[in-house]
Amino acid sequence: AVAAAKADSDVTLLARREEIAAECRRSGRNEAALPGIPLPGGLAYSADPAVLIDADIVLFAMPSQEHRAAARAYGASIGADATIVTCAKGMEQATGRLLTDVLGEELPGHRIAVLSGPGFAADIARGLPTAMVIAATDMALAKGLAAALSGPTFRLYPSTDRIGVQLGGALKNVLAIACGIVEGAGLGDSARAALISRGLAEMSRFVAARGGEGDTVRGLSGLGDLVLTATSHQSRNLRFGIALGKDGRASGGGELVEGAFAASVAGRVASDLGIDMPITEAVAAIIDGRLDVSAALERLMSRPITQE
Ligand SMILES: NC(=O)C1=CN([C@@H]2O[C@H](COP(=O)(O)OP(=O)(O)OC[C@H]3O[C@@H](n4cnc5c(N)ncnc54)[C@H](OP(=O)(O)O)[C@@H]3O)[C@@H](O)[C@H]2O)C=CC1
Ligand SMILES: O=C(CO)COP(=O)(O)O
Repeated sequence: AVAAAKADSDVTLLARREEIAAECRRSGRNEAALPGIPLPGGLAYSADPAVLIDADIVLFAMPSQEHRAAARAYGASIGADATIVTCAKGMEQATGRLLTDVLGEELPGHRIAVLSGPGFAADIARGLPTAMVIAATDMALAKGLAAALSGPTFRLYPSTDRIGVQLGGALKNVLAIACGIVEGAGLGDSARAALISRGLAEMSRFVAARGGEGDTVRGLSGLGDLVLTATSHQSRNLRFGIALGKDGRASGGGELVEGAFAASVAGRVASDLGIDMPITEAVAAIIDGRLDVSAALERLMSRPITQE
């Protein structure tokens, strides 16, 4: 919302609780979500879904597992011509479905796009330079959304690979947990580099098997976001992995850890599709308590040597 407001769009931030909308309106800040960051003057705030009726673009910026419920709750208020954009990074855990498919099922007739790539909310809201991707099946739509939402410090690259872009966002979280485990367990920077590059190979196989373009993972929404999340302590997924690597217990401290959901879904779907995803499977097994870190490491290191 901050980026779009700076792009000169007419933007309303819809909270689900009136006290949040009221705090933003009164103080120009949302201390719980973005402490110390002033929000742009042009932003409007509401907790009334009726405001959705006038929106040309509706951005879904909530956890992946909430998308279906939110689409059901807000669907009737959204205007018939609105384009829906998911900003979340994950898959639906119960079904393994992509979020664009979940939204397509719940909001039939709407055009559905995805915004993903390397960008922490706080960096974007502070106006630090950020580049991300906006993907729609129709390039003209992706370009239109990029033009509407890009601003002086927020740059969107249009793409037509909705599958590759959203799977990059979902799977990089799993790999960030893996890099956190490596950091927490003191396994070294070389191991992190190996995980990033072998993880990218896993991502590419999964994207291609789900009908996306394997090359998309080399861009902002794959490698770009993976490098960011696997190396920055701002990342909740990385911090979750570090705690797991240190004391072997899964605890997100109440924070959203999308990769914990994605690991189990991706592991399950990969096995259904017959794809080899050893790192993702190891992360899922460590989170579930089926494997400890040293056993996972031994399993990964003793795999048959194959060509890169
Ligand atoms: N934070 C970041 O830096 C980035 C996050 N993302 C992605 O964005 C998604 C959301 O993450 P983030 O905002 O950080 O998560 P948070 O947990 O910080 O915030 C979740 C927000 O979603 C709202 N919400 C939860 N459930 C519903 C629902 N059913 N209907 C309406 N609103 C709901 C919450 O409202 P309430 O306050 O009322 O509980 C809250 O405002 C994730 O998929 C994440 O991977 C992507 C890029 C960067
Ligand atoms: O996706 C993100 C940055 O691009 C945010 O990562 P975390 O959810 O790990 O904090």
